[in-house]
Amino acid sequence: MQNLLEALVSRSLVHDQTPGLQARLAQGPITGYVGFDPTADSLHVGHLLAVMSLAWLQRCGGTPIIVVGGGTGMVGDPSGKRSERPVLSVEEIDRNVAAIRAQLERFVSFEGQNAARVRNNADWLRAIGLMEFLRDVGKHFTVNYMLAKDSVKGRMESGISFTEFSYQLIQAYDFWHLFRSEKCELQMGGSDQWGNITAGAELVSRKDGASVHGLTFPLLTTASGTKFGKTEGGAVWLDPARTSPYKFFQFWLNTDDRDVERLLKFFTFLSVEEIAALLAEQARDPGKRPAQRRLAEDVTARVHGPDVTRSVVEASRILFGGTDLRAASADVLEVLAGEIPSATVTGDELAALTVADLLVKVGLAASKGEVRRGVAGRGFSLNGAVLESGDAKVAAGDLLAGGYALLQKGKRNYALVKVR
Ligand SMILES: Nc1ncnc2c1ncn2[C@@H]1O[C@H](COP(=O)(O)OP(=O)(O)OP(=O)(O)O)[C@@H](O)[C@H]1O
Ligand SMILES: N[C@@H](Cc1ccc(O)cc1)C(=O)O
Repeated sequence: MQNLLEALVSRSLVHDQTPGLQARLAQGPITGYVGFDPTADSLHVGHLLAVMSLAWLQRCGGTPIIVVGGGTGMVGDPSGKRSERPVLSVEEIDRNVAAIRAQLERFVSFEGQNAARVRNNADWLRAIGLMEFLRDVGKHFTVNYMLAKDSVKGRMESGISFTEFSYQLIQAYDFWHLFRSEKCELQMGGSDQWGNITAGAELVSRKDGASVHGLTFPLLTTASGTKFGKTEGGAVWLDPARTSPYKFFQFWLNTDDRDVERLLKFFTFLSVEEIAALLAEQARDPGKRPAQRRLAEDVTARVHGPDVTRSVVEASRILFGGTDLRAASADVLEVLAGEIPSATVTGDELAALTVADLLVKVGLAASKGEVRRGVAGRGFSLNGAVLESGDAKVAAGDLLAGGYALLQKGKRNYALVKVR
C-alpha cells in the first residue's frame, strides 16, 4: 500500500509536517482528521484540498475522521482572518453543519475496515463547563505561547476578542478528545491551521505524554496571484444552488496553462504519469486544452456526479462550437437555459412572433432595425443556421429537443426560447 506522506509529497500537497510523522507512518496506517467550520451552508473549492487529503489518507489505508464544527463554529477561528468573524446563531450553525456534512460525505467511503467517520464537535464542546475547561485545558498553555501564534500576532494591531483568542485551545481540545476517544494521531489542514494543529499536539503531549502529528497543505493561489477559488463573483461553491454545475465546470476549464499541472495533482487522483501524458498531449494541441478538460470533468464528476457532468460538458460544447444541435438532449438544453438569457413563450405566441421579435424579446437585439442590419451582415443564427430574414417564423417542427430554439448573435452571444 502507498505511504500517505509519499503520496502527498509526490503531489506537492505538503507544506509543513511535525517531526516524526514519517516514522509513525512507517509503522502502519493512521487515523487522521480534518475539521470544517460551518461558516456558510456550503463548502467552496478552497476546502477541496482538505477533502482530497482525507481521501488520500483513506486510499493509503488510514481511517479518516471528518469533524464538522458545531462547537468551534460558535467561537470563530481567527486564522488567516484580518477581522473578527460574525457571530452566527446556534440554529444557523446547526443548519450549516447539516449542509456541509452532506457535501463532505461524498468524498470518502463509509465501507470497509477503514470506513470514514463523521463527528460534530458540538457533541463534546457544547457540554464543557468553563471552570473545568480553564482548569483542565487552559492550565497547560501560557498566554505567551498563545500570543506567539500567527493567528493572534496578525491581529495585535486591529484587535482580537477573548473569544477568538481562545479558539486555538478549543481546536486543541478536539484533537485531544479524538486521540483519547478514537486513537486519532494525525490532524491535517490548510497552512493557516498550523498554529491550531500544533496547539493540539501540545495538549496531547501535556495531558497524556503521547506524540501526535500534524500536516498542512499549501494555501493555493493562482498564477495571477489571486486566492484560489475566488472569482470576481466571489467564491466558487460546491452547492449547485450557489454555483451552478455549469459555472463550476467552466471555473476549472478556464484554468490558466501555468496552473493546470499543479491543479491536476491537487484535485484529481490521476497518476503522475497520466498527468505527464495529458500535458504532452496539451503541448501537441494546445487549442483543445485536454488538460483543463480532464481536470474540469474529473472534479465536476466528483462533486456533482457523472450524469450532471455529462449534461454540463455537452452544454459547454454547444456554446463553444462544434456540435450538432439536433443531437442535443432536452436535459442539456435545460442546463444551458439556466446559464444564458432565455424566455418562455406559448405555442400560440410562437405562431404569432417573427424571429426578429424573438431576438428582441430575449435581448439579443435592441430593436427590429438592429435585427435587419444584423441579418444583412449574416450576424444572427437560429439553431445553428445563419438567419436569412428576420421576418421568418419558427415552425414547431424546427424546435430542438424539449421545445427549445437557440438564437445566436455573432460568435459568442446566445439565448434560448422555450416553447411551452
Ligand atoms: N485557496 C485555498 N487554498 C487552500 N486551502 C484553502 C483555501 N481557501 C480556504 N482554504 C482552507 O479552507 C479553510 C476554511 O476556509 P475559510 O472559510 O477560512 O476561508 P475562506 O472562505 O476562503 O475565507 P475568506 O474568503 O473569508 O478569507 C481554511 O482554513 C483553509 O485551510
Ligand atoms: N479551524 C478550522 C476548522 C476546524 C474546526 C475544528 C477542528 O477540530 C479542526 C479544524 C478552520 O477554520 O478551517
